[in-house]
Amino acid sequence: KGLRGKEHRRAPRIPSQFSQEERVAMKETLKGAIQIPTVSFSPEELNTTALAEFGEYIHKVFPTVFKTSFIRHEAVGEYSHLFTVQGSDPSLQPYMLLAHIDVVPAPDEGWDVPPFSGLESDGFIYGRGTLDNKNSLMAILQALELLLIRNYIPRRSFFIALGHDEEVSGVNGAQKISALLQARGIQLAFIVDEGSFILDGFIPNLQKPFAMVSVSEKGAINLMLQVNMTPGHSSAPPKETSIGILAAAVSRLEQTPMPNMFGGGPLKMALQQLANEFPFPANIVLSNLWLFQPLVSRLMERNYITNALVRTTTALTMFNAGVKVNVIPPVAQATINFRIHPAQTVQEVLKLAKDIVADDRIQFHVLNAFDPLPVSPSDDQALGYQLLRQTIQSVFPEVNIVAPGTCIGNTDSRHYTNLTTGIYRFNPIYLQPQSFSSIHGINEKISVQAYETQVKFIFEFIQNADADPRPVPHLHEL
Ligand SMILES: CCCCCCCC/C=C\CCCCCCCC(=O)N[C@@H](CC(N)=O)C(=O)O
Ligand SMILES: [Zn+2]
Ligand SMILES: [Zn+2]
Repeated sequence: KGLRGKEHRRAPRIPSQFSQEERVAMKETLKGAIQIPTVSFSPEELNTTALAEFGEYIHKVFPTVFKTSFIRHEAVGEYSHLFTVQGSDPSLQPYMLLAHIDVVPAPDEGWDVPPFSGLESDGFIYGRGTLDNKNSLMAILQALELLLIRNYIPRRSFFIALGHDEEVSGVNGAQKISALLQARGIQLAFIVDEGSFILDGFIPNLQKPFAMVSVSEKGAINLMLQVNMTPGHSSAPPKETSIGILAAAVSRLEQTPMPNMFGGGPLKMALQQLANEFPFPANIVLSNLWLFQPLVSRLMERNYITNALVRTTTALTMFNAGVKVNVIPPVAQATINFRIHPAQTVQEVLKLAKDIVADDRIQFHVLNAFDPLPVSPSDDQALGYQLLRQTIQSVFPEVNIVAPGTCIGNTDSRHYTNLTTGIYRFNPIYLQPQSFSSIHGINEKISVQAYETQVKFIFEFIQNADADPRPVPHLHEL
């Protein structure tokens, strides 16, 4: 099973061992990246000063990457970066590694240390971007820098694309890089981006962590609902106001969840793969989903994270109305963020939402929307998936299961479906529910050891992508 082929490599393998000096330097370099507040507030409001500074910073801390003759660097959309690493064997199809420079805002409140301090405490580096996603960005460039210093010459060409506006759509970064590569006629073997982790403690009764490689991601709709009513004096209010009508409508949406779509796709596959990791009777239940599917789908709804995997979610995120305390407001607006389950489409969700609202006075404005992303292959012949599996196996030998999944958030990789059918979202990091809450939340942090392991992972991954295909045994066969 696995990728079959001749077992011979062209270049000697470079061990993924780093000196004490290199290890200190790599964590200090990450801290420096965290200290640059590359915050995206909205598509129109980015911290461009910080983004420009970040460009200068990576030049300074990764000098070998920038001076190597077979690496071309281009700035795209002003602040995004595209690196083309020309491999020595043009017969091998290139791949691409993605990460993003921007971060979501982080007000100081609630943090143990200021969010842009990059302070180290108890073996952890704190700060916005330590998990999302400067860790990946810095680890990719750091691993490449270290390989180049060791005179490594890649066989397979690859690209590194670093978007600057991922948190607010990716239209000026990832989308432009994608168009540029398409204009150059590039087709990629696969892409690796953020979006999933080695999950630890997300499923009750599952003691051991497992690696989830997301092979798809949910779609999304930002829907604005609006009610217009005649304004007037608040001393003689009408029976219903724009605020009352809209509040009732959004409450109906919140109280009426979209249907549970458990039953197909990556999640069912993952649970079946995980079945034997559970104690009795969960192992029997998960091995016999043909019988227990209704029970499992109900259990998945109990927790807000697993609930997000089985249905289109409805999140009320903005509500605006009113201009003065004694004026009946003419307009009320609310925005709802739907994340669409892979088994549904934008049109289906809009129809369901209209039926739930069931009020002609409410106008629907779709601000932006896209369908769920196609499911990338995860079979024995899927190069990107198998390379990830092989590298997980060698860097995290204690992890028994690598399973395909669906990313509940969105990533820059969604802009690259024109270049490849193999899009994999995976961060080589252990994630617990508490660290999941810190992403876009407070006290986001990464352990120094986890960051070093991420560098090691990419250092090995690049070399694995250059090795001749070789059989990859299934982990449970070991
Ligand atoms: C049986 C399996 C249990 C699985 C539990 C799932 C735990 C979830 C783990 C990881 C999900 C982390 C998602 C991170 C990627 C999100 C990236 C992001 O923040 N994107 C933004 C901006 C955008 N590009 O649209 C977003 O709003 O989604
Ligand atoms: Zn991210
Ligand atoms: Zn994010």
